[in-house]
Amino acid sequence: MLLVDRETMQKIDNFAINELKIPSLCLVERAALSVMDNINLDIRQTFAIVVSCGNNGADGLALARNLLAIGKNCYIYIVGNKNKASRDFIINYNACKNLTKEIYSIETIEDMDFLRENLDKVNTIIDGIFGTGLNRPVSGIYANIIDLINEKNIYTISIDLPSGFDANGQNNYGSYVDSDLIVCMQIFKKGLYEDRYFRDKTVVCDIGLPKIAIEKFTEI
Ligand SMILES: NC(=O)C1=CN([C@@H]2O[C@H](COP(=O)(O)OP(=O)(O)OC[C@H]3O[C@@H](n4cnc5c(N)ncnc54)[C@H](O)[C@@H]3O)[C@@H](O)[C@H]2O)[C@@H](O)CC1
Ligand SMILES: [K+]
Repeated sequence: MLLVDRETMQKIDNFAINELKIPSLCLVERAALSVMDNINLDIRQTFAIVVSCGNNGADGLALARNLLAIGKNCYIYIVGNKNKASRDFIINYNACKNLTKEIYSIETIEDMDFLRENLDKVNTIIDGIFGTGLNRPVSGIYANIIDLINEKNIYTISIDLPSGFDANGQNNYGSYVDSDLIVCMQIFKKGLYEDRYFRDKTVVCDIGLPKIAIEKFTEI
């Protein structure tokens, strides 16, 4: 089983995008659709998409856009500074704004109360807060949101990694999302595979990263 640590995954991503000129927006879209392929859309009608402003969030917004396109109810909650958002986040954010009014920034304690109340409206939570970009302990509003998601007994899918969980399985960054399903992009992240608790609820999906990019940084 091929495994990667966080740093190697980032090198593969960056090589594919910057050297092979694979459009990152295509990878984000494939990631979003791979999550969608793992949702039973007959029983799941209402979604809370919780994102921060990096590309894990871009995956989440691309998923929201695709769910809204088929008429699903999506409530989008954004934590973090949109002014520092990634390009792929902004592109998907601008599209989602034209498809729903239910987009909320979560910054204050009042916003947290609003989120606590509104999560009860959905039967599925999508965790697009952090992926391989997580590089320090979670704190403040990020930790509060992760704890809130875990308080709710709502079916939760994490994009790529449970937010707050270190891809290498080495650092304890504090709270992490205790998701029901983890849809991991392209290659099993080491930290997920090495712990049965995570491995048994992870599916790994091809998002179109070329073999030559993967082989360049791993011993296949
Ligand atoms: N272009 C790419 O590199 C692709 C990335 N993809 C998705 O994007 C993810 C990686 O995206 P990013 O590198 O933008 O990072 P993330 O979206 O994982 O994290 C967002 C940002 O949060 C900040 N951060 C890290 N730890 C934090 C903490 N404890 N508290 C507050 N902020 C913190 C970092 O500045 C990081 O850039 C992958 O896990 C995957 O889901 C995939 O769509 C494939 C393509
Ligand atoms: K995540």
